[in-house]
Amino acid sequence: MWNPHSLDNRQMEKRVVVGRVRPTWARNLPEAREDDDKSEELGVMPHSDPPSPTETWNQGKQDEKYDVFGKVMLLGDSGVGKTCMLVRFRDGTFLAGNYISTVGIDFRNKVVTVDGIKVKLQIWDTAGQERFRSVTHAYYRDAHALLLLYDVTNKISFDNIRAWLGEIREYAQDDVVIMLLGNKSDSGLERAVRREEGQRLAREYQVAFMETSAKTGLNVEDAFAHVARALVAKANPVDPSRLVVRAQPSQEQRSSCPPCS
Ligand SMILES: Nc1nc2c(ncn2[C@@H]2O[C@H](COP(=O)(O)OP(=O)(O)OP(=O)(O)O)[C@@H](O)[C@H]2O)c(=O)[nH]1
Repeated sequence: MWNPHSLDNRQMEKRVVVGRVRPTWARNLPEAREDDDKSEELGVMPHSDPPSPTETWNQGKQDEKYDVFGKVMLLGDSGVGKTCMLVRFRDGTFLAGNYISTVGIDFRNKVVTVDGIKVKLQIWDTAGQERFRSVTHAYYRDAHALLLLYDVTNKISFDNIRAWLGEIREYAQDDVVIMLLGNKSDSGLERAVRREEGQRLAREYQVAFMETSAKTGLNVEDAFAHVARALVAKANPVDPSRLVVRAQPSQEQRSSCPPCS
């Protein structure tokens, strides 16, 4: 359980940032958006009533106009660009500078249409810092999809992906959709992880892979569209070949790789 009294002063400062009406990642954005669903606009730890997949999965509510619902979590080391990825996807903007580490967990909704099907993505932005790991673990269980990010300019964040996949295997559902994203692909000379290394790791774990840039927007829409498609396929498993496989590396299946960009 989240206990604000256990936070040190530095955490408390950041807690205040998150605990205001707006989440950290919305700090540079206009105050209100007409298309926001107020009841689901902000989830700050503790979120006493996270939506249950059994209540919402595959049930399009008429007033919200969607066919499939999916809870998507952004995971990865601190600073890889999870918040910026969400802001880029949700609002089409980039939060340059003023890096403030996320505290706890926030979510934001966006409905995307793939192949004529409306998919409501409830996207959870988690804190990458180690000290918040136990908080985010509690949210893995209900996630339908996980976007696992590393920073192509930060080799350590890439090396830590195996540990993240281990946590996913331990805490998430077996059939969770997983996608690996090498973010900050705009960084050019600062690059420390080659695209081929990302592809190889994704192939080993049989997960989809893309390089993205929250700064330029490269592949951001595509990554979420891929996840939405996988969720639709999961909700209507007529064609087993479209199902996304688990995070374990599989000897027999190493020859094939889901979409890599
Ligand atoms: N060049 C470049 N910088 C980026 C990109 N995405 C994020 N950044 C920068 O990286 C820093 C960290 O971004 P965040 O989105 O806050 O990282 P985070 O993963 O949410 O970090 P935590 O909240 O600590 O887990 C910020 O200074 C961003 O401006 C990108 O695609 N390209």
